[in-house]
Amino acid sequence: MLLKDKTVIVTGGSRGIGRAVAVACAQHGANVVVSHHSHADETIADIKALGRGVVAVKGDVADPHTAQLLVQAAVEHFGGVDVLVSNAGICPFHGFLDMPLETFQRTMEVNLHGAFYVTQAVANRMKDQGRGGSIIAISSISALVGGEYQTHYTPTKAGVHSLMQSTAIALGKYGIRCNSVMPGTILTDINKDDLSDPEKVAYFNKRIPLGRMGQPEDIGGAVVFLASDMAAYVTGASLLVDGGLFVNLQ
Ligand SMILES: NC(=O)C1=CN([C@@H]2O[C@H](COP(=O)(O)OP(=O)(O)OC[C@H]3O[C@@H](n4cnc5c(N)ncnc54)[C@H](O)[C@@H]3O)[C@@H](O)[C@H]2O)C=CC1
Ligand SMILES: C[C@H](O)[C@@H]1OC(=O)[C@H](O)[C@@H]1O
Repeated sequence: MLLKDKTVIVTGGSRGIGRAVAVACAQHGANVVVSHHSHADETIADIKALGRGVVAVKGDVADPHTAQLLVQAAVEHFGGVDVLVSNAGICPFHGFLDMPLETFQRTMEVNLHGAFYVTQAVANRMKDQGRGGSIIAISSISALVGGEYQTHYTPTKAGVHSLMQSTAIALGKYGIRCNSVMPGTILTDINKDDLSDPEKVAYFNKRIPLGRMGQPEDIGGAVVFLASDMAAYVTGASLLVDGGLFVNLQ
């Protein structure tokens, strides 16, 4: 049990990577607070089945108040917070030259501004608690490379990675570690439409040395490691979890 009796906040925990990360933390003994945009019934059931505590908070991470609600729920139900996984994010694929302003702005507000708000709120609580903590941003391989239809998205993934680098410096004095996880292409709702193209699926499967695209569960272990005391001297770092996709030029 790497996270016994720790309290973990996971934003965007209703499905996909966030749900898998929340369950992985619970499997390692944590109680979990998940934010969701509509419902988190499956995640709640998964974690209750493990005998751990779970609370779901509805809210838009682009609204700074949501971060306060998440901290408040962690304090009220579990006495505080030990780990934050800033996971919530969107990727509405769109061309660059005709990108609607609202598409650009919303992607920035959810993915980058939302990560900032929740990181700041949780870090302040961790500082007041005086027992350190671990903050993990779900960045992406897309922090390191581009995408023709992701000109609004990839800067947000690079941004959350950079946010972890700077907060690692700002928060080290309080024993708070900040790191990013960089998933490759993981099969979730975020890319369900995009990956309905057989040619794109064939491209990824050929380019990925491990021969398959990722599953949400493939991300849980990396997050649990960075959340746990096994990573006690790891801060300002990033961990690619991509099946070898990034390094495979030829
Ligand atoms: N699926 C992939 O291939 C990759 C995903 N990522 C990142 O992983 C994170 C999770 O994405 P997936 O699980 O793949 O997508 P998903 O679409 O399955 O899940 C996204 C989650 O975020 C929540 N969410 C969306 N907008 C929100 C908002 N405004 N406020 C609160 N919650 C909100 C959704 O309700 C959902 O729970 C994102 O940050 C994404 O950028 C990074 C690399 C690869
Ligand atoms: C949405 C994309 O398919 C997914 O998200 C990312 O961050 C990478 O670009 C993945 O391909």
